Amino acid sequence: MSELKVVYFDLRARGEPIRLVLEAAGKKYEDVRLSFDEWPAEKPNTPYGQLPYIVYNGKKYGQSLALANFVAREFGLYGKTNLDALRIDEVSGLTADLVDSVFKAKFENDETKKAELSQKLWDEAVPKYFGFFNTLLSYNGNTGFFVGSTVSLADLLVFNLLDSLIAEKAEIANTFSPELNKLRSNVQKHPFLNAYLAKRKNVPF
Ligand SMILES: N[C@@H](CCC(=O)N[C@@H](CS)C(=O)NCC(=O)O)C(=O)O
Repeated sequence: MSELKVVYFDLRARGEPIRLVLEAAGKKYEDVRLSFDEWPAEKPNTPYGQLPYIVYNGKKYGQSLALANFVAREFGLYGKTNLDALRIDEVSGLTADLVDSVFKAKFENDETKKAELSQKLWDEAVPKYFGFFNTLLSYNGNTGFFVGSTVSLADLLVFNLLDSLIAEKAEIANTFSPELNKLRSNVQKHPFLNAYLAKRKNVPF
């Protein structure tokens, strides 16, 4: 039997898409969450000095997007065709860009720069990327799935991104389009994800 361990901080952020894929696929895994106190001692044991990493059949692998892609491919959440995979990769790239802007604004120490980054994030980047997501969802018949008619990695990445945005600014949920709300509800009503989300620990981001 294969051994699968996901190691990350006790956060959603870059680790949660991997967990969401595994939960959606109904795969058993060990959800290891390191505290910030444990981190300095654990850092040298990671493949690239950062989290998340996974241990799969005794070997360690890193880089969050590569890991999410791998588990999605391995367990059937990467669409059915090469074009589905391309669409998923597009969404993945877009999501990564926006996540990057969220964290840059969140962790900026200079107050003036932080205010500038936050304003650009909420007034420009978020509406622009929501527009991209809405367009892509319309290409798949406004089903609330980016590809096909079941949850894929793309839906889970955007679901997690929307959670991160809500954590920073709850009112942003009022600007979600019907298509984005449909995506959220598709994820929330998936039987395995529904059970996971109901018991998931509430962490800050
Ligand atoms: N490109 C990497 C970035 C990983 C990353 O920035 N990890 C952060 C947590 S989200 C981390 O390990 N920070 C602690 C450190 O760098 O010491 C990935 O996507 O996995």
